[in-house]
Amino acid sequence: MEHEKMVKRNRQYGDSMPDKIHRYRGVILVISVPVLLICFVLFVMPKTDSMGGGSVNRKLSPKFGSRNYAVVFDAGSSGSRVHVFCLDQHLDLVPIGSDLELFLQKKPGLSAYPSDPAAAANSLKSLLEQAEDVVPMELRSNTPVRVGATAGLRQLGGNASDKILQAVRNFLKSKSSLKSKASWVTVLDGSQEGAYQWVTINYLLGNLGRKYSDTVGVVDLGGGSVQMAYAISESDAQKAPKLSDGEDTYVQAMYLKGAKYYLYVHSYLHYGLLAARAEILKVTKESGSPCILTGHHGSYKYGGKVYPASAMSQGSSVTNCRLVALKALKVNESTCTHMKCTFDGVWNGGGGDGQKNMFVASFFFDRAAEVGFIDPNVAVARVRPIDFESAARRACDTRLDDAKATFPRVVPDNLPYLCMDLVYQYTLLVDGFGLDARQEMTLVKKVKYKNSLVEAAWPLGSAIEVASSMN
Ligand SMILES: O=c1[nH]cnc2c1ncn2[C@@H]1O[C@H](COP(=O)(O)OP(=O)(O)O)[C@@H](O)[C@H]1O
Ligand SMILES: [Ca+2]
Repeated sequence: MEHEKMVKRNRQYGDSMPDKIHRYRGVILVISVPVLLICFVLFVMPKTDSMGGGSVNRKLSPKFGSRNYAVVFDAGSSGSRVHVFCLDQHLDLVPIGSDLELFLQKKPGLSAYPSDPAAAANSLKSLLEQAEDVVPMELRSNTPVRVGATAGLRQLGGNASDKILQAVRNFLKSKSSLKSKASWVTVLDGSQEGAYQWVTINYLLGNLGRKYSDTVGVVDLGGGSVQMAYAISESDAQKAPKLSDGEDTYVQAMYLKGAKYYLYVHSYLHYGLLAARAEILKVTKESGSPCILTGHHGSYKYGGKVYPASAMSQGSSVTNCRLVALKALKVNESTCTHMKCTFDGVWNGGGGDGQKNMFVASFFFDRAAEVGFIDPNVAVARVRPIDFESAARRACDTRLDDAKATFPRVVPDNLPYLCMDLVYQYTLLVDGFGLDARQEMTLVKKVKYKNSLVEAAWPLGSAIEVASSMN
């Protein structure tokens, strides 16, 4: 017995290594699994990070709620503006402070410095500084700053325009903490400008992703040019006239929020409100204009040229001013080689459901608010083209001396042209774009989005298009 015990004890304490491993294989397994797992975590994860940490984080970041800021300068013909937006990965606007965008403006625009490119660029300084201030410091070097110049630089053209753009590029490179690229400072072509305006408004209304007949059309009356854009069916898009070299194409295909749209867009250079004054004054030359308020004798400066701008002895008249505006628009004079034209020989896009609701912006809103047929404090107002005609009648029947008291919101420099501006606006809508004089439309300054008001202007559409093409 004693011997047997001894043998057992010996076996217990005196086994060989393979025997021990065999006997404790369960314990070894239980301990080694977590140890191996810890080693894997410590060893493999840091390796992935150090090999491509930056790009991995960037690729993953949208899933964790990434936010991208975008700074867009609208270098308009009558002023420069800056918009700062912050978009999340779903292309939703994220608040910046208490608003959904930072929007600032100043006058004059870049084209007011045709022979001093450096001064033109420097005129953006205060806007740039305030835009940078709202972008978090750590995101600035990755936040793109874009500059889109519109009709002012388009009209200036060639060398002068190129020099201003180059000065703006140098200015951003040396003065900005944001990410800039030469190709991001451009003169927008009119079709882009019109398409972006359409994207802005339909985005803010929540229409993107829906069928084209649920979208609204837009008209944007700037100082130098006017754009119209609306969505058309694929079959109408195929009927678009083929253009000769150098002309902007009428139809653009755009993919937005999972939907494909065919946008009819046209921009009319020289037919913005301030440019059109020059076109209207050119019709009557020295003989006096039926569009100038009775009692005014002066001249009108636009685009570096001076035009005689005096009332006729019999004073201003809606009827006679309309005839001159029709001539300036070349409604019936130019040959229409397409199925149906708006004015100046331009195809009208064929109309259709994308044009049933029109959102009409910029100077249409401003003049309506100034003469008082819409409340200047609202963001949108429903009106009809004939409202512009009625306002024109009142303005054309007012002598310059009485105009200040009758239209207290109109700035003095614009008073002599009030009859002309309102007649032009009515004529453009009805005879130019072919809208029914009694058709309701929406004048728009801002659109409500998530309980905030956002500017109804092309820069947001351009930021959305850039962001959606990166997704
Ligand atoms: O961001 C904006 N929100 C609302 N209106 C704007 C905005 N930017 C420009 N506008 C309007 O556009 C008109 C000026 O046109 P602009 O100077 O842009 O000429 P352009 O488009 O022909 O270059 C003004 O009536 C101004 O109130
Ligand atoms: Ca504009």
